[in-house]
Amino acid sequence: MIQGLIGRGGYGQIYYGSDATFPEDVVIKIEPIVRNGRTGKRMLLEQKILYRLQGRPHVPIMCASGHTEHLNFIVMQLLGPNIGDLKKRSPARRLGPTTVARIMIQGIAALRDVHSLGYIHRDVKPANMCFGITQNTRHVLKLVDYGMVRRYKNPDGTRRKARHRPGFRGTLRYSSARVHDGKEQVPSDDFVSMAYSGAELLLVNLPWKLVCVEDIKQAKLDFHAPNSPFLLLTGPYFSVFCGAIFSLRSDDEPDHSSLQALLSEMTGGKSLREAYDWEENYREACGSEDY
Ligand SMILES: Nc1ncnc2c1ncn2[C@@H]1O[C@H](COP(=O)(O)OP(=O)(O)OP(=O)(O)O)[C@@H](O)[C@H]1O
Repeated sequence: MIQGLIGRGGYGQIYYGSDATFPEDVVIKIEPIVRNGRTGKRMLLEQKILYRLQGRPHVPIMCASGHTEHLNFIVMQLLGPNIGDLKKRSPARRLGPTTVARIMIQGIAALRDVHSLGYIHRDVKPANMCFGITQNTRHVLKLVDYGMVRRYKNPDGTRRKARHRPGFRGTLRYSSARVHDGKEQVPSDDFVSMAYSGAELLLVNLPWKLVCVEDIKQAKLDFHAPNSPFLLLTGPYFSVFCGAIFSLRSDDEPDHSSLQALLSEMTGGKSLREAYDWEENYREACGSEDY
């Protein structure tokens, strides 16, 4: 039963409601089969990938998927507001370092869920990360929106051959410099988008927020420099974490655990299951300057 609209994405709509066969509230994501005279393939891809990823802790549970005469649809568990919205609700317009560290640690685990199956996400950003809403899931980060995923490995585990001119996929603000250069995306590009997402949560805005499109790539490269003032503002632990990500090469298979370990001090000893900033009136985001 559909109860209301959550939002309209670029490709379709998301409603919330209930499903007689699933114990939690659900969302129904729909996409017209034919849009502007073209057959939409995004949701078919998302259905397929979500099906394959079921059972992974950082992937939303999908209860049903299919199509009607005019629509493709996915029914999945209802999650909380996305991290971008939780940041906007903060009076300081940012999140505190122990919260960001724990979001990143879980975000890297979510990337491991996707990468270990041979896929890359290609649209990692705060708006595509949500916590659950039940007692068991409210401190578990879920990565959403699998409509831009691509297989980067062959079934035998070798890398797929890079295409000469792949079309742009993703969200420019969070795309790596390689993606600006029109290169085929690889796992390290998902990590760069994750690092930019974390920096935005800490800094209020990314340094290239108001920069014209032609200059964004250079602003990103400036941010990568070890002595970049913006990078240093993210604090000693996060800047080391970013440094490790920015030095990844395109043929690297990044080690998710060692990247997570770089953030363990930044959690301030808080476990992943302890309260996050929005559960404590954004006390940390508003109070602390140094991390
Ligand atoms: N399972 C869910 N529960 C609650 N909210 C969700 C869920 N899935 C997605 N959302 C919300 O809906 C928004 C859009 O979702 P999603 O990115 O999957 O749709 P989309 O049509 O691909 O959007 P876009 O084109 O903007 O990327 C997310 O930012 C998130 O806030």
